Amino acid sequence: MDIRVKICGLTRPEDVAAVAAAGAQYAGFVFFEKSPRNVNIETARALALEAPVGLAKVALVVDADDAELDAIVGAVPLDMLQLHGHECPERVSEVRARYGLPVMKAVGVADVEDMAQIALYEEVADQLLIDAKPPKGADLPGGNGLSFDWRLLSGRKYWRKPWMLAGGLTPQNVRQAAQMTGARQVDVSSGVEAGAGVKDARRIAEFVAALR
Ligand SMILES: O=C(O)c1ccccc1NCC(=O)[C@H](O)[C@H](O)COP(=O)(O)O
Repeated sequence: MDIRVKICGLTRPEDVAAVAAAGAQYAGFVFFEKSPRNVNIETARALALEAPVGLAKVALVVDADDAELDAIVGAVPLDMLQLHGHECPERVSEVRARYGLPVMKAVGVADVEDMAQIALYEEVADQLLIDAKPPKGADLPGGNGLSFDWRLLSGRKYWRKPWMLAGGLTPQNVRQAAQMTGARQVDVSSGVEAGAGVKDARRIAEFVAALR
């Protein structure tokens, strides 16, 4: 299996080292105050500068305005922006044009009705992140360690744009998830943590190894 991996919610230099050593392709930094994985701009910049060439650095924001994005993009060397809020398709286009960075739009899926959103965002985003929809009233729009019914994606091996599967993935289930959905890219946060917001190097290595 040749599947690209994003490890999201890195907060420490040793996390970046573990992600690189495991052979993952993307490192995600969360800018969302309520998250246990939240990093400020200085920390994100320092972490991004630690990343070796070839490890793509992704900034995750939630309904960020231009001022917030200007500050992040101006300080942190990045390869991609991940929009994980209620950004409409027009906003996705605006962000792409303003920063000249590839944009990945997260789409939450719980049932078949949610699939229509994917077609909408495929028109404007460079990549899609197909994630579990957060439970009603959840503090976090992502990173909840919940999966959705992967059968919703089976038979849909390809959209026109590259996409990642996310939501409740672990070293134990990621291989099956990729097989069932046809995902060529996967994203994980909680499933490689030792506790809330604390990444575990062994689990990161196991997660990536499960796909090789
Ligand atoms: O991870 C967070 O804390 C977070 C906070 C706010 C918005 C999005 C967030 N995470 C998004 C991700 O890309 C996660 O990796 C994705 O939802 C999968 O998370 P998990 O189910 O915990 O593996």
